[in-house]
Amino acid sequence: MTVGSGQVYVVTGGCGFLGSHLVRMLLEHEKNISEIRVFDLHLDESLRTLSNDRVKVRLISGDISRLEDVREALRGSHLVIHTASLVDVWGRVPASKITEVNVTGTMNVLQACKEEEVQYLVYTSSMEVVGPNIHGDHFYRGNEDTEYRIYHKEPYPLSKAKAEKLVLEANGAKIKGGKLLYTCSLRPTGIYGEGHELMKQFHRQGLRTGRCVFRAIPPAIEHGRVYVGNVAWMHLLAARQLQIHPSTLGGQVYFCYDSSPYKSYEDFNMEFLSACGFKIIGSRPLVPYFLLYLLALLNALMQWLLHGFFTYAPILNPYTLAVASTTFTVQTDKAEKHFGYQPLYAWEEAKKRTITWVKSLEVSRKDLKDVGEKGNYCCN
Ligand SMILES: NC(=O)C1=CN([C@@H]2O[C@H](COP(=O)(O)OP(=O)(O)OC[C@H]3O[C@@H](n4cnc5c(N)ncnc54)[C@H](O)[C@@H]3O)[C@@H](O)[C@H]2O)C=CC1
Ligand SMILES: C[C@@H](CO)CCC[C@@H](C)[C@H]1CC[C@H]2[C@@H]3[C@H](O)CC4=CC(=O)CC[C@]4(C)[C@H]3CC[C@]12C
Repeated sequence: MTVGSGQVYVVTGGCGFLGSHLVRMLLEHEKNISEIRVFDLHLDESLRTLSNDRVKVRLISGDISRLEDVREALRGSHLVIHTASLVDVWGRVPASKITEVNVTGTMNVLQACKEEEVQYLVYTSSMEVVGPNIHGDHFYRGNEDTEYRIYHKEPYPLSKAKAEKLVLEANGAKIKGGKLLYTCSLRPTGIYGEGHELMKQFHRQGLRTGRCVFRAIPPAIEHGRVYVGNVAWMHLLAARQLQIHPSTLGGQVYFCYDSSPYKSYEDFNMEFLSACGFKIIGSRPLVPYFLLYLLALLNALMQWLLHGFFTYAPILNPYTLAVASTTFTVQTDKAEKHFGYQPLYAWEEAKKRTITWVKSLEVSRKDLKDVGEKGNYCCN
């Protein structure tokens, strides 16, 4: 295999949901690279096979919270896309662990950039660094400059906000050798697409309830969603343009957006699940909000009581209920103005791809059924 003399990109968290899409996106659309280093705690060996005669995909097993691991991975590279994170709003991992990975991990990436002379860093942040806040203030078609009462209490959004602040403050810092570091931050709303773990859970849950989804959130509450392929595309463009126009992109934040429709979280999921015969029951929530809130509180209490025995972490808790029940949608063209971003995938294409993937979940479950699992599967 002959590998050219292009740039070396490091993708932290490159085996995750977004990270693996990003690696494929870079391979297909970024002509200027000769090596992609996929740095992750848990390696997905299938990515190795993506190497071709132009680009080598190198899998590096490491822990972002260990500076030495990060330094080694960054040595001799040109640019880092830092997506590695613990994504947990359910209390599956202790808050201290979330901080260690998301905040200390990001400090390590910045420190390693400085010591290993890596000039460019694109950070994957989240809409959660802004909101929704626990006061239930709606963020309706907001942009990067919209004023909003930002209030963080939960470990995940708190950690993403701290990490983003560090990343932005590091823009313009001197690195070893005297050059400057340039950083920018991308804030996806709720990402969806092939490989979305939460969608798998909703699909499994729907099978258990006879393909019925019981409406819990008022349909008027809009939740911003963005297709994983477009988030990956935006990272690629930001990485490319950060090197060409560092003074424009450096120190900036950009919401990730595309043409996915504004809908409630549940109605949006139904765009895919209905292709597998799922039905949403009720045009309004079947359970009054206060009952749902009590249930969420009960789940939180159970989690606390069972702590030490096992991890009880259901999807519904007071925080996820608050996020799902508060409108958060973005409308902006900052990324287009600053680095020419336009979605690579139109909504129809994103939907088609996601439906194909959701249907493939049915096939794999049907295989399970054929070898003895109980269930009732059909798909149109
Ligand atoms: N999933 C979503 O809806 C959204 C995600 N984001 C952000 O996008 C990024 C990617 O998220 P997803 O792909 O959904 O998550 P994911 O969990 O699929 O991917 C994260 C990756 O980071 C790796 N990782 C975790 N701890 C690590 C450690 N100590 N050292 C090295 N690698 C480690 C994991 O193994 C995983 O492969 C994250 O930064 C997340 O905060 C932002 C907005 C929405
Ligand atoms: C009340 C339930 C009835 O069906 C529905 C609960 C859905 C929630 C689990 C999700 C609603 C909104 C999601 C979050 C949102 O998309 C923003 C996020 C950004 C991130 O960076 C990480 C993931 C998440 C926090 C996402 C998590 C799941 C929801 C809370």
